[in-house]
Parts: sequence; C-alpha cells; structure tokens
Amino acid sequence: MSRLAASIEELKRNERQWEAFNTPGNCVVMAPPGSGKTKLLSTRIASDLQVITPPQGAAGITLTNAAAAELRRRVLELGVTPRANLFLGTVHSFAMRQILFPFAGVCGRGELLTHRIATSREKTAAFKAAIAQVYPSNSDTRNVRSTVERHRKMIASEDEWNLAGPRIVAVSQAYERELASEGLVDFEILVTAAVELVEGYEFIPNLLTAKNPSIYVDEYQDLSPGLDRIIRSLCFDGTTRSRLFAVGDHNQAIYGWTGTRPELLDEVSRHPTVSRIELTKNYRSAREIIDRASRLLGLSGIEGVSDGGLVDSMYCRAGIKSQCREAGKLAARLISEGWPAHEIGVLTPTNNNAELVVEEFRNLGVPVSANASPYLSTPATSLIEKLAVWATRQDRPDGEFRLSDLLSEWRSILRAELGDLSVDLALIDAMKQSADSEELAALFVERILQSGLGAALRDPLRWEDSAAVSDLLELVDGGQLLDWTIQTLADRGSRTGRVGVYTMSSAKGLEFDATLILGVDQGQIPHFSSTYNSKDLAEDRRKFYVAVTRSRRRTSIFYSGFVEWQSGKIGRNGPSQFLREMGLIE
Ligand SMILES: Nc1ncnc2c1ncn2[C@@H]1O[C@H](COP(=O)(O)OP(=O)(O)OP(=O)(O)O)[C@@H](O)[C@H]1O
Repeated sequence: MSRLAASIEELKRNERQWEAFNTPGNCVVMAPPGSGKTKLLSTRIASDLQVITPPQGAAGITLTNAAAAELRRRVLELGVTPRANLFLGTVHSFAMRQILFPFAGVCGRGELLTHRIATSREKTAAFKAAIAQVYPSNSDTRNVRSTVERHRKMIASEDEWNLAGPRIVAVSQAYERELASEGLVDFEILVTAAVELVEGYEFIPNLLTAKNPSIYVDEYQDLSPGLDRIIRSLCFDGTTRSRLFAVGDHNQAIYGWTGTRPELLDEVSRHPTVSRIELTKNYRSAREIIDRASRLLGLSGIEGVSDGGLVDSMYCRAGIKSQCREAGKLAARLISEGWPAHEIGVLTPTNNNAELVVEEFRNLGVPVSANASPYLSTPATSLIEKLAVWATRQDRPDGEFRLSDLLSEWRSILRAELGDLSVDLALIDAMKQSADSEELAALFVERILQSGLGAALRDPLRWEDSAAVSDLLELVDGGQLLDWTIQTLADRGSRTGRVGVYTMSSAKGLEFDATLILGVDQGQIPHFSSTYNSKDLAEDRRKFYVAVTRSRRRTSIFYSGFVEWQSGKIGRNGPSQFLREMGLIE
C-alpha cells in the first residue's frame, strides 16, 4: 500500500477526519493540538494533486518557514513529486511570488521589486530617525515602535490609526519615507501592496484562482488580517473562486502581538459557503497531559488514544540557572533510560533562557542543539547551518547530512542549470576552506555568500532568505553573535542524537516524547505586562497551552518563584499562576 493510501486508511477510521477529507467545497477544520490537522491537510493536498493537472496547481500556505518546511516534508513523504505550480510556502512568499512579482509592474508598483528588504538593523535605524522627527527628545517613546508595528502588520483601517493618535501615524509615515530614501522595503509594505493589488484589480484574483483551483491553509488562526483578506478575495469574493481547505485552532493563536486576531478563524469558518468541521481526538498526548492542559483553558471533551502520561513540576530554589541544571539532569536520566535525545524538547520563554540551557547542558555533557534563533529560519539560513555541520564533520562519512542532499538544496537555491557543475565545485571548495571548526562564523558565512549564495539572494524571489541571511551576517559580523564559530552554527544545524532547545513560540507544531518547560514563574509566564490586560493574559495562557501540548508522554515544568531580569532586577511574584490553574501546586 502506498504511503498516501495508508494515510487515507487512517483518516477513514476517524469519522470527522474522513468527513473533512471528503468535503467537496470550502472546508474549515477546527481542532485541538495533536488531532491530525496537518496530517489531514497534507493527505488532502497529496490526494487532490492526483486529479489537478498542469498547468493548474495548488497552493499550500502557512505562516512560518518552519511550518512550511514541515508541510512540504509531509506532502512529499506521501509520494508527491515537486512540480511547477505546486506552491508550499509561507504567506509572505505567496504574496511575493504569486502576486507582487507577476503583477506589481503592470499595476504601476514596479518600484517595489527594485527595493531590497531592510535588515533588522536598518529597520531599527529607520524607526529611530522617524521617532526623532515626531517626538521631542525627552519624551517617553518606549511603546511607539511596537504600536506602529502592530498597526502596520494588521493593515489598520483609518479609524484604527486615528484611535492610535496623530503622532503614531506620523512615525509610521516617516519610517516608510526613511526606508524608501535608502531603497528599502519591509514585509509589511509588501503584504499591504499585495492586498491592494488583489482587492483593487479584478483580473488578479481571476488569474490566481485559475492557477490555483484549491488553496490550503495551515494554522489559519495565525494569519494576519491582511493575509486573511487575500484568502477571502481568492476564495469568497471574486467572480471566479478557489476552493478553500483550511485547518486551525483558535486556542493555539499566539501571534496577537503582531496584530493577528484569533477570531478570524471563527469568522471564516462561519462563512455561508464553508463547511465547518470540529475534531476532538488528540492522537499525540497521553491522557494526563490532555487533562492538565485542558484545565488551563477550561476545555472539556477532548478524547485521547493513550492512557497514562505524566505532568509534573519541579521547584528550583536558586533561579533559572538551577532550573537549567535540574532540567539537564532529568534529560540525562531520561536518555540513560532509553528515551531518544532528539525526542526530548526543552522549551523556554526567551532566547536568553535558551542560551543558558545550552550552556548548562553542555557543562553536564548532555548533547544539545539550539533552535531558538535571533535570526529568521529560512531555507538559506538553515542550509548555512547544515553546511556548517558538514564542514565540521567532513572527515566522517557517516555524518548527519549527505553531501549530495546538501548540493541539491544548494542548486535549488542558486537555481543552477542542470549540468552546471561549477556551482557544486564552488561550494565544495568553500567547504574545504572551512575545515577549522573554531573559525569565526562570520568568515564562514562570507565564504558561502561569495561562493554563489550572495548572487542568488539578489533574486527578488529570494527576499525572505535575503533578509534573514543579512540579519545573520550582521549578528555574527560585529553584532551580538560576534563570538560564534563554525561549530556554533553547526550545533544549530544538527538535531540527531541531541536534545532540542526551543523558545515556546518556535516549538509550535512540533512534537516530542518529553517536553521540559523552564522559566514558569509569574512575571515571565505570564509576562508581567500581560497581567494588566485580559487579552494579553489570554494569549500568554494559550502560548503555555501550546508548550504543554507538545509532548506525547511527559511534560515537566520548572519554576523558582522569582524572575531574574536582564537588567539585574529580581521580580518575586511566586510561581506562575498557570501551575495553580493546572492543579500542579497549591
Ligand atoms: N487518524 C489518525 N490515525 C493515526 N494517527 C493519527 C491520525 N491523525 C493524526 N495522527 C497522528 O497524530 C499526531 C499529530 O498529528 P498532527 O501533527 O497532524 O496534529 P495537529 O493537529 O496538526 O497538531 P498541532 O496543532 O499540535 O500542531 C501525528 O503523529 C499524526 O500522525
């Protein structure tokens, strides 16, 4: 039996999954963690592609590069061969590849394609200049940037901008002027332009729906309002329409700070043309994990398929470092008992905490791989990390990545012509020069850029990659990561045989046998700034719910009763209220 047939057989055994799989028109599936949303989506894409013939194709869209990579992996695993017109990627890349790149020029917005995406440092400089133009020098401007960014991300209406105030509007305009004067754009400018094109020119949705008779969306609850508008234009509003198959869970909406509204999923599921299907069976987590997590959100009725499981909490009196140590000891014990190291995930509230975990685990001799990253994970940055793994292990033929696989990723990013061996040779030459694992990461990244990646990133279609690699280079070349070596990069690329360390947000969509969650102290989780606002508190609770539901068999939670802030201040507010809500402490 083929993998696709086997997956379909599994769906058949779950009445609701089967109903969703066979829904002919628009369908929105709402379901809890581990209930097979991504499985359903990938099986449906693979199955539909058997009858969608070129030149028509399909678009599978999700929010982050990590989620897009996972969707692509699952679809290809079901026997689908990559083909032109099969788009599996992020919403941002959909907006760029399918809307701006083909249509911006003919709609008088061609300048967008000649601009470059600003790096983090360039955006910070533009904001600084914009704020200085609008606010007197002694003003408290701490929240100005985040307010402007939230409004820009949500493509705020005129009323919403007016509510924020004239100075916020002025900063936003000055910021865009600053970027434009340097020939730069950011993601929000591009997404807003894509929305304007789709909504303003009828021929664009007509052509897009002809090209993509079906549109599949994973994690709909995380789409920003602008991207929700693009999907609606294509699936509900036009004279021609794509069929929508979307999955999501409003209880896992964790990007509200970016202007996302979890209600959008509910709204789209109630559209008159949509069949709304709710799943209730969690295939991932054992009973105890489902029950404790459900208490957190006051949920009931989630079925499970396996009994048992463990959720426990550990008090570590000496603060976050002692939490890291205790978690390291527990991980070492689990590994010695036979739990695969890569099936243990350590989740932290912040990047800084994740770095502490890596340090402490290394001291204890626990193999560890850091995944929380201060730069965006995209195909190009993750290839650089994998190349670092290969460069540091080239003398060992049993290394984690085969050179042939890396070369094929390299060729795909460089869009190399078949038979052009010079691109392979340039990379192999760069690898040969990178044999010293203690060499600075900046030199390694520069070398990879000069070997062809730099030229490839000038292609406007590689805009996300280009921005992410520029961020990475800024950080290792004089920024916060100046001391990184090739080995540090390699430690991020290598997962096999290592405990993975993630921030709570970056672990979304992943699953582990055991999850160790650190820093669960009031002020940090929930964050003190969220405790004044019921909406923010609800989002922090959902973020913690996502963390707790990553595990199959064991969730262990670490706390100290106080938080040590980077400023040196200590906030003594006891353990997280969520531990009490889950019934783990009195
Ligand atoms: N009908 C089924 N039969 C057997 N296993 C299933 C079935 N549906 C899902 N699973 C398994 O359950 C696990 C969780 O599935 P999946 O990752 O698709 O869930 P999800 O709803 O996308 O989770 P999350 O929202 O937490 O990311 C996977 O290991 C998947 O193979």
